Amino acid sequence: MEKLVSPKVTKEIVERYGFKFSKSLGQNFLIDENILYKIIDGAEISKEDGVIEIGPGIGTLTQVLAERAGKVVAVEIDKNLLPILEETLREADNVEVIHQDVLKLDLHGLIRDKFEGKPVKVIANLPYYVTTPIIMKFLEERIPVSSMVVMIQKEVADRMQAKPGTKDYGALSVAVQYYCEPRMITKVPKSVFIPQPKVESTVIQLKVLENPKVKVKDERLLFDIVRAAFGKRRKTLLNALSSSNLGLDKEKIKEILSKSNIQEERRGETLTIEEFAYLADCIFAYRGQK
Ligand SMILES: C[S@@+](CC[C@H](N)C(=O)[O-])C[C@H]1O[C@@H](n2cnc3c(N)ncnc32)[C@H](O)[C@@H]1O
Repeated sequence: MEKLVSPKVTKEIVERYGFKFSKSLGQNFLIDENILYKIIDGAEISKEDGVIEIGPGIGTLTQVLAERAGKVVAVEIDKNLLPILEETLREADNVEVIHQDVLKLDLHGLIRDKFEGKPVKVIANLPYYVTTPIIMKFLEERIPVSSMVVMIQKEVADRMQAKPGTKDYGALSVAVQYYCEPRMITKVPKSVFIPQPKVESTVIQLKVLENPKVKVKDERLLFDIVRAAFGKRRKTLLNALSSSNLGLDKEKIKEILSKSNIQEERRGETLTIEEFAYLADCIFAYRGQK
């Protein structure tokens, strides 16, 4: 089978099948071989690995993943792409296409049934309208994958990697860095897609940590605090936390911040994950005493 990753071959297939790109499904197909190999090489896959690909499109990445990985399960929501995938992946007998919305899939069950204990990695040129929900589903549901190499909107990648005290640092940075170590693989211009998206992209690797970066007594409380701290970015931590729904008045927050060695006039965007975790455990301990 001819390599799909070129403007000529992609256009030929799309036209032959009368396929219409759906904006609402985030369909921007990759047509640049250089970027394709940056994604594949960045994912460091071997024949020992299983791969979950989200949104194979016409099978551009899938074709090459099939050559490198032991097994590939590709999850595609658009039924109009199924006949195309049947043709383009005809020779790849280690690929299974599942017609589903990845957000509705039982991923624990899928890994158990399809990969027989193989290490599993996620690789995708993600549909931008659901990038964060898809990534957070894998992380929050603790889906046993060792890494995710994903092409996403540049701004979202910047936020995922941002460090405290920078403008991009926010609740998403804390959530992603709680579960993973992010690494930028490459920047991607708009010109490598058909049709061209409105935004620039980045390929990022999220190496999933064996244990979350910090240990906390109550994970939900940690993220309630993070959301409260960033929900009111302009406010000091004291004001942001005492006007949130944590159920603690200003005096109590003052006392807890002082105990945590965090100055009350700091803003949420300056706190490290370790500081958020310490604060969460102080609030947890206080609630326990009540
Ligand atoms: C950016 S395109 C990438 C296509 C192909 N992998 C490529 O690189 O050319 C995103 C793909 O994800 C599919 N998709 C969109 N939402 C999805 C969802 N919720 N579950 C599974 N696939 C989805 C789209 O139909 C499309 O094929």
